[in-house]
Amino acid sequence: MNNQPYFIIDFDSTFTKVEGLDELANIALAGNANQEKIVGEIRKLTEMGMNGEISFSEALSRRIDLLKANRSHIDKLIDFLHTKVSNSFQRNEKFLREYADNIFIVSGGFKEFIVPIVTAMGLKEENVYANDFKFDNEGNIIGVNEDNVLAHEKGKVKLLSSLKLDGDVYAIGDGYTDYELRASGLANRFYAFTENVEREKVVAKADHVVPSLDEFLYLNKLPRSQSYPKSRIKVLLLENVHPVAVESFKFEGFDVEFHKGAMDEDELAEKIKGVSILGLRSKTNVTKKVLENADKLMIIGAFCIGTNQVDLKTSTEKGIAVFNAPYSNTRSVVELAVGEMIMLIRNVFSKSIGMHAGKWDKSANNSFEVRGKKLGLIGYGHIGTQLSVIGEALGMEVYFYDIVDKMPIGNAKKCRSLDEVLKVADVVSMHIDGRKDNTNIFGKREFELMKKGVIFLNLARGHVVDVPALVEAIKEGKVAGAGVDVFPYEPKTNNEEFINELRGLPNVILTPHIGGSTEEAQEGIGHYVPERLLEFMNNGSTTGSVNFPELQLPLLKNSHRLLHIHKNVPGILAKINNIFAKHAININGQYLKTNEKIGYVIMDVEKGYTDEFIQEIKDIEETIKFRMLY
Ligand SMILES: NC(=O)C1=CN([C@@H]2O[C@H](COP(=O)(O)OP(=O)(O)OC[C@H]3O[C@@H](n4cnc5c(N)ncnc54)[C@H](O)[C@@H]3O)[C@@H](O)[C@H]2O)C=CC1
Ligand SMILES: O=C(O)CCC(=O)C(=O)O
Repeated sequence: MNNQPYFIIDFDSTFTKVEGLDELANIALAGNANQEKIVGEIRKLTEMGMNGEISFSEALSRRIDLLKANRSHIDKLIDFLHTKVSNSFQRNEKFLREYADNIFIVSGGFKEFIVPIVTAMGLKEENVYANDFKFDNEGNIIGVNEDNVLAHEKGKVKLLSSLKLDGDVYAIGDGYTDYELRASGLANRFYAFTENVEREKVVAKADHVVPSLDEFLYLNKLPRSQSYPKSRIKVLLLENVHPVAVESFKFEGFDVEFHKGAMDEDELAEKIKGVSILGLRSKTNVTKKVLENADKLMIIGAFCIGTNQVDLKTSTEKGIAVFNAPYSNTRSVVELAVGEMIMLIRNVFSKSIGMHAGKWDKSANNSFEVRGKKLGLIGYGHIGTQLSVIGEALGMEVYFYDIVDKMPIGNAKKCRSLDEVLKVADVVSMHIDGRKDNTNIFGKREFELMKKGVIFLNLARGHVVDVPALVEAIKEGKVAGAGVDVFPYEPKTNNEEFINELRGLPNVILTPHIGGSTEEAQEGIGHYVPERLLEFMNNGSTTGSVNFPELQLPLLKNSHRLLHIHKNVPGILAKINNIFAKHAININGQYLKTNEKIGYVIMDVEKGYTDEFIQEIKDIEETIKFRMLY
């Protein structure tokens, strides 16, 4: 390719995520009692060679001696390596194919497994420079072809020198031997590739550190799959969201920071600077103060149902889209409520505590079945309705109250007021959302209205119940048993003590806000939320957003997509269209949706627009946020 630089790309841990020889050892030694030990030694030698701590040739020959592999193992390795091509190389296969003439794989690895992998991605076999194995008659690997310059000290430098490339040469790799190409003067620049491994010694020598191939292509203005490299976009994930979520963001190449615990306001207000995507669960409050510092924030993903922990008003005003997972953990909450209801009405929990203290109390006193009892549901949404169905299946009579007129499921009876439910129910279960208006809606008066000996469950939100009033009702015997999963104040991490007046009361099941914490629910949420966030990032779609107008957009094809978020006042679309007309820009597609606060307009256009045009769109007074995708 004329006037384009040459790209010298390393294979192991750069083109692929793994070191080929290490993996070959793993395959060859499968079932060997010393597998772990030998593979460990091989990995150590690989690392020492990569860091320049021992010579490359020494590292290579010592590893081959340990290997004990044959041709059939290489075939298995090839199958495995096809699945281990680095994510950003997979994303940019088009670039690899288009620039194949200028791309050389120069590796201390082995052609036998490198050629099938890189040619499958469009590279040329004749541009692969790597070692070759020596085999015996049975196909066992017995050594390295010593005639190959790459089997020796400074092999890559000697090889590159022999290629006599005329023009700029950029070396990309994760190892010290890749840097040596630059040190020798044969390469103009060395890019330390850190998507898979980051070696301090190598990074220190680099002209640029590239966390992905996208970053390399962006720096060099080359065609790429990501208009703006995702490695430059920071994702902050809090509260131990499921590993599949972390993986989804990493797979796309984002710069991901993960924390097990929640953060308090001051900590988050600092940490949020520079973050574009924030993921959290129920314990991190995204307050106005946090949002004021959120200079780059585009999306908040609540990996749960409730979004009361997020200041939605300010988020919307700042053009930050908020998403949640409205369904994935509902069944888990329902199952916990059912279990608790049975344990409490039967007095099992207290009996179990007694047994642990050596007390044998075989009696039926104050132990009841749920069958035939009246289940009162406050809030008849996703959770309330599921519990209604299961309650009926257990033989309970279901009564519910919801502020919205809801259709009863099965034989459930709709009540016209909260009081109506409270007066009849043997079990009262709260499933309302945590909006501000619901603060302390359950207090002294509500407990007084209930039947004596009622079972009370709160798996909704801590602040909806006045805890001292509940404590009093339990002590007075009005409430015979309670299951509480949520509290007005909840510890931020597992290391913080739980302090609450409900501690120590009889027949009270306390759980640490785990209604939605099952493997199934968390994995479901871990898939669901990143999918919504990535749809918004990559395509602009807002399906499932709790504060943005919902737009499901077609995939972007052969166009550039401009996304404009503005205050919802009359005349903005006209202003935008006037700018298009002034610059004579053809619109391939335009989508607009508004809510009471903001308007969200998307325009797909041809590539031929000027910076001036973009600036004019951004300069529209009511613009809140502007973004481009291509
Ligand atoms: N403990 C845990 O781990 C979990 C707790 N939750 C909590 O459960 C809540 C309910 O979840 P879903 O059923 O999925 O939500 P949902 O939004 O489907 O249902 C909530 C229902 O409550 C009703 N409602 C709100 N305020 C009310 C009031 N004052 N009186 C009567 N009805 C009222 C709403 O109209 C709605 O129908 C969530 O908002 C969340 O706070 C959800 C999942 C897990
Ligand atoms: O899993 C969590 O941290 C919170 C669950 C919850 O309360 C919700 O989904 O609203």
